[in-house]
Amino acid sequence: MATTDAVPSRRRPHVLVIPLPSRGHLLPLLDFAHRLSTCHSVPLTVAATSSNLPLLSAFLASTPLAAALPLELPDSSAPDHSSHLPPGTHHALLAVHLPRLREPLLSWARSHPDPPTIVISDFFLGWAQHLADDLRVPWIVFYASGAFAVAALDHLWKGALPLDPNGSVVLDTLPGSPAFPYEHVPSVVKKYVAGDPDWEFVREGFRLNVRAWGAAVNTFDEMEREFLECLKRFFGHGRVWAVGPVADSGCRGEERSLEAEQLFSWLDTCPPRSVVYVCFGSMYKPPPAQAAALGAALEASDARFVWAGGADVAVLPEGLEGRTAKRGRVVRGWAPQMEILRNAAVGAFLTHCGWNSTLEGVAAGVVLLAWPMMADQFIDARLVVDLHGAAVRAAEGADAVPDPRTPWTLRSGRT
Ligand SMILES: O=c1ccn([C@@H]2O[C@H](COP(=O)(O)OP(=O)(O)O[C@H]3O[C@H](CO)[C@@H](O)[C@H](O)[C@H]3O)[C@@H](O)[C@H]2O)c(=O)[nH]1
Repeated sequence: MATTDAVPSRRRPHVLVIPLPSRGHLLPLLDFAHRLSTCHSVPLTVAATSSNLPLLSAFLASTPLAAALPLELPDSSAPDHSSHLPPGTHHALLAVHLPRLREPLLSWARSHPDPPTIVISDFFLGWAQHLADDLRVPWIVFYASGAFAVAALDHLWKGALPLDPNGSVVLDTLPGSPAFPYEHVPSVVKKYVAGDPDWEFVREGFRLNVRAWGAAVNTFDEMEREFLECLKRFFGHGRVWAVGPVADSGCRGEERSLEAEQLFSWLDTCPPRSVVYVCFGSMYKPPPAQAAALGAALEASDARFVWAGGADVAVLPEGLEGRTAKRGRVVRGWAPQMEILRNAAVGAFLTHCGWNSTLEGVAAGVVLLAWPMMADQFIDARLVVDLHGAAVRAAEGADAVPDPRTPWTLRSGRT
């Protein structure tokens, strides 16, 4: 039975959640699962390999009806977290190894007294359709990216690939027929290699997504109404739900470390809206020249700032903290981003426009200073800068090294 034909069953509800083990994908899916479980009293089970179990602890502690299902990949050398991927590898390729969890998942489901009645998976895991078919239950694909980006990806995967690196693309099946230079096309499409088994698997996964019974998109109508309608047209059914922003669900357990306590004490001394928060998401590591330019720009400005290194603190410029101690703070490691954004002292957010950060910044009501780097980020920036006027462009491109003397206004020469 194809998943699109499966209908929700009358058995006791039980949701099987399958995340992509990359924070920008895993966190919003857990936020969504937490809401489902706490608002609708739905029991759920989250599949996770052992190296990802620690990422579930706050979620499990705050979600009474949730359980983790620990699994192991048969090949222990296969990467099962984005930090295990060789440098430069697109995190979509994490998905390549995860279908090996299908058999263990089936065995678990078949021996469970209340087997899953629905499967919800990340949108890089199109193979979940085969699992849902085996279990004869519906499959809902969860999109951690916005509807504009999802529609763009659908358009691009359906078209002729690879794209011409010297050309541009016109997304003429989307509202307004937006055009993007090649450099701004999502990297998952640009990195695709025709005939390469791993990349064909990724492309096939996106094709399977279209056949899911339902689609839950981390967005909201006022932000992306026309693109949500476009997705309904693309998918051929109306089961496309705007379920966001999901990030304030309260299951991330952003416990305050001593460092965080000191940060918030300092923020409390700052005038309202006077601080710029800088963070480029969970994965992007600014190369040294870029980090140095940004550090110099922050030093040269009069702005108060908080710079969170996210995944990699090593890139932050040497000595910056000491030289800007009166008006700047550097966060080593993982920052409590949502709490920082919601602090009254924060007025602007220099962001790479990862979709979670974009939504979190919009929800907090701060001005977004957009510096898209890769992936769907140029599309997200187009949405918030040009379609909503909720952001200004600060810089563009992972290879941009703006002149620190004229911060926030430069673009890379490649656009
Ligand atoms: O120190 C940090 C750094 C990040 N975050 C959180 O981590 C998430 C980061 O997500 P996002 O802003 O989307 O950035 P990425 O981690 O880069 O996300 C990847 O996945 C997203 C969803 O598909 C895409 O939109 C991005 O382009 C892609 O890079 C957000 O919820 C942040 O609040 C923290 O809490 N503390």
